[in-house]
Amino acid sequence: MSIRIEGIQKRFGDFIALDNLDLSIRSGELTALLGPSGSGKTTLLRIIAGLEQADSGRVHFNEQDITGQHVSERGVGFVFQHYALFKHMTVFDNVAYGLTVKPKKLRPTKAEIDKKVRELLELVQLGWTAERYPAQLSGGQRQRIALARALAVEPKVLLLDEPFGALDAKVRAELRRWLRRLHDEIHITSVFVTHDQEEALEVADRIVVMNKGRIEQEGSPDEVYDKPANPFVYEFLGNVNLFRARVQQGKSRIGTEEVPSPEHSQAEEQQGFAYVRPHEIDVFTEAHSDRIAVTLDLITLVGPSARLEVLRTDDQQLIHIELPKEHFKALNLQQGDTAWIKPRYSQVFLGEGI
Ligand SMILES: Nc1ncnc2c1ncn2[C@@H]1O[C@H](COP(=O)(O)OP(=O)(O)OP(=O)(O)O)[C@@H](O)[C@H]1O
Repeated sequence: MSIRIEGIQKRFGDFIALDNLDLSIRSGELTALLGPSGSGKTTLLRIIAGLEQADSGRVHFNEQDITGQHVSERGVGFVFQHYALFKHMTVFDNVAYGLTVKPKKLRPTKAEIDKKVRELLELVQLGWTAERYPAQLSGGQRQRIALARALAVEPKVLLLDEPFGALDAKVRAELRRWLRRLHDEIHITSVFVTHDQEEALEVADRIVVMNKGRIEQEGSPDEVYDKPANPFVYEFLGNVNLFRARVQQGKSRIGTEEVPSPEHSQAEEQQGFAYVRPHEIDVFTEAHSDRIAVTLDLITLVGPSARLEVLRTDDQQLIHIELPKEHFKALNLQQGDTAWIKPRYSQVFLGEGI
């Protein structure tokens, strides 16, 4: 089931929660709506679901206009952050619920319901919990049961609002890998709200980066991470260093180094900022005309990486660097030493940065 959002506008009083938004979601994809708190992710999800009405604009499922359709007619399944299961019902009855309340004509037989629920519990790898009550499950297990319950009625679209938001970091990481594998098995069109960039990068086929009710960029995880459309996306998706740059006819000067910036071939002596990720900086023990001198302020070894905080000797700007621990050890540098750095890759945006 493909989804197409066209010119969606939503206000709450004077506040514009969604600002003339267009978005296409392909059938069978897992799409993450990613953005800071208040960017409009949940509002958009609720409008797709039919739980909220837009002030203007249309929603299409498979190119059919369903804007006026009630939530119950849209065939969507939900999983929310706190989607409380029915406490007094067993896991089995919770998953079966949506099927047992169907109108008599559409309701499967008891044997069919039994088979379906057992299959779903196997799918979420919790067959052994069928006779338990929700209180006897962990938070992560409860969310997997909530997902099985959402899938029981065979929705055409699955909507997940921060489904793992209330869980601790380790369980969260396990569940998102599990969700990815599950999606690879069932290929249901899914839209997933998160403010966690790592979660979006790891789980989604496509990421929609939202800010202030608008879409800043939409693309595959690689596209939004490696080719951010603007400074907002750059900063939101991972750590970044900013270097002042002078941009002139397709070339940017960062310190004494000159890098090609073909996207700014028209620029005439303009101020810009080069955005450089911590792992895109090389460290040297010798000076060179195109290297920037720094002092090593802090060295932290984390698993296979060395994380450095260095201060530029000219203006004391703090720069974060990450490199493989073995490379760093080979340099034989200590805290307080002087070193020289050079960005390996940068993306230059004109203006004052953000
Ligand atoms: N029913 C409502 N009445 C008034 N304002 C609302 C209502 N629902 C949402 N808003 C406002 O609209 C904005 C967008 O909210 P929304 O929940 O869509 O953001 P979000 O990106 O999902 O944020 P979060 O990650 O914090 O949930 C917020 O500023 C919120 O306060």
